Amino acid sequence: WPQPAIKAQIRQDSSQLSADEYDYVIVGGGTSGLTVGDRLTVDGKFTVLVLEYGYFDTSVGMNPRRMFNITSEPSPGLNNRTFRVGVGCVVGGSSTVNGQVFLRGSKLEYDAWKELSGPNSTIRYNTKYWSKDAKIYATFGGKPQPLMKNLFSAISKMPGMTVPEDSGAGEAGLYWYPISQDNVNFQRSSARTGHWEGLNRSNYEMIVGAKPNKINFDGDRAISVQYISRNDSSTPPVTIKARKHVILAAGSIHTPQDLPGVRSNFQDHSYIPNIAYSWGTTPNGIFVPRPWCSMMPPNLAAMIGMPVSYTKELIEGYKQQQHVYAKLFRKKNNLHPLSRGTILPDPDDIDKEMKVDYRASSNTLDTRVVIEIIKFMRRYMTQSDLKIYNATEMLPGAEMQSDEELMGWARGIIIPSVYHPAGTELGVHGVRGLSVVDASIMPTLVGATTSMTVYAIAEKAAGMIKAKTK
Ligand SMILES: Cc1cc2nc3c(=O)[nH]c(=O)nc-3n(C[C@H](O)[C@H](O)[C@H](O)COP(=O)(O)OP(=O)(O)OC[C@H]3O[C@@H](n4cnc5c(N)ncnc54)[C@H](O)[C@@H]3O)c2cc1C
Repeated sequence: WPQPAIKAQIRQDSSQLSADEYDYVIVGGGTSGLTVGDRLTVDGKFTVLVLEYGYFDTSVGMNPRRMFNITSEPSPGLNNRTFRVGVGCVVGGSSTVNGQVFLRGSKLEYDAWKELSGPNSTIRYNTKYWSKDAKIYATFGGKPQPLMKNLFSAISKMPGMTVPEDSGAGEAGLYWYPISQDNVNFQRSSARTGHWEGLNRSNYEMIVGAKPNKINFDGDRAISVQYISRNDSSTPPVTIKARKHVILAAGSIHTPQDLPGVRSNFQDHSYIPNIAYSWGTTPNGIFVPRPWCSMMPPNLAAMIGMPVSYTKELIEGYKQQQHVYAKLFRKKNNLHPLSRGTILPDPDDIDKEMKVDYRASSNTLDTRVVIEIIKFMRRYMTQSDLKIYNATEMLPGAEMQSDEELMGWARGIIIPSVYHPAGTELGVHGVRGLSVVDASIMPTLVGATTSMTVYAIAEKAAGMIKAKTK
């Protein structure tokens, strides 16, 4: 684990830039942007400038100066509640503020995209799934609480549950998951630590506090990016030429600001913050729900409830996704929201923050899945090996039995985002010299946390861009 030495080239304003023309210009210095920037500069042949809206900040956690300040549109499917939209606004992006749960999606999910276009002896894992020369590290967070063994064992015996040998095996089910940190100092491993710090490359520069507001084209080819200072709109706009390629990596919420085509197909994972039980007999240990479990599939057909802004073509695309979901749901992986939202600019002021409309639970099937999860928890707490602890259900409460009662309760409590915004129409068709490399390109959200998939997308994208622009 190399000690971070901050040698990469951070610039505070345009007067410090070494040129006004680079081979590649990357908009967004987050998870995907820094991964691609690192890969494009490694052999010293090409120059890269990253335009990052946030600042360099090594503090920890989701403090406000490292986060965008966005409130969602009201969600009619969730009693018109509004929500804070969590997105990192800092060098390293969301990988520096995220929860570090480090999971890949399943093989089936990645195959579906093609169709659409400190170890502990309790923890089972297999190193064959993990690369030894990666720049982003994964390790287990520490010794599991004794009770965790019981919880794991009890849930693994639930009907239909599968237990892959490793979270990296690409299979749905129950497994111990690692977190994104190194296994020597147990420090967060992020795009900043892995793909920026410690790189001593004069061909890799970043300007912070930059607000890109225009991509310029020569015919159908992207040739430059214009930006202004984030804090001082009185300074004149600066235009940076991209000799080879412009790369958009501002994340699912902000890449759409630059590309109208990617404002639809918006998805995130919803969750219920608290299903609560009180133990009758207190087990020896503390309840810390650590293992990840992709829940059982109710085998349901989907209904359409799409945003009014969606064109016929977008609805057609969604129908294709439904065919894919129909297959996935039969194969034990149901962390796939069917509701679709939008990310649209403020109609009165394009420079204002984007309007984030989750439209969570607008497709009733998403709420029905939540109800299945409540029922699963009931069986788990009262019928599995845990039944000896005589748990009493506190939330939603045993008096709520009918699906309608549970649905009403769930609509008042579901949070529409577990910070996994994704989705786009892959809409850069007919344009040359421009690529999107961030979480927005996932056509359907993986049934897992998203950072590992974003790193993978960025690695693949860097290879493709290199090959294309040789
Ligand atoms: C609070 C939180 C918790 C999470 N928990 C987990 C977890 O436990 N496990 C997991 O795997 N994933 C988690 N995620 C999700 C995961 O971190 C993201 O999916 C992933 O990091 C997104 O990568 P990205 O490159 O698409 O965007 P980001 O990493 O967000 O990068 C986008 C970058 O672009 C910058 N930017 C934005 N707009 C502009 C603009 N107009 N101009 C220039 N720059 C701009 C941003 O400041 C940011 O640096 C979490 C995310 C958050 C926010």
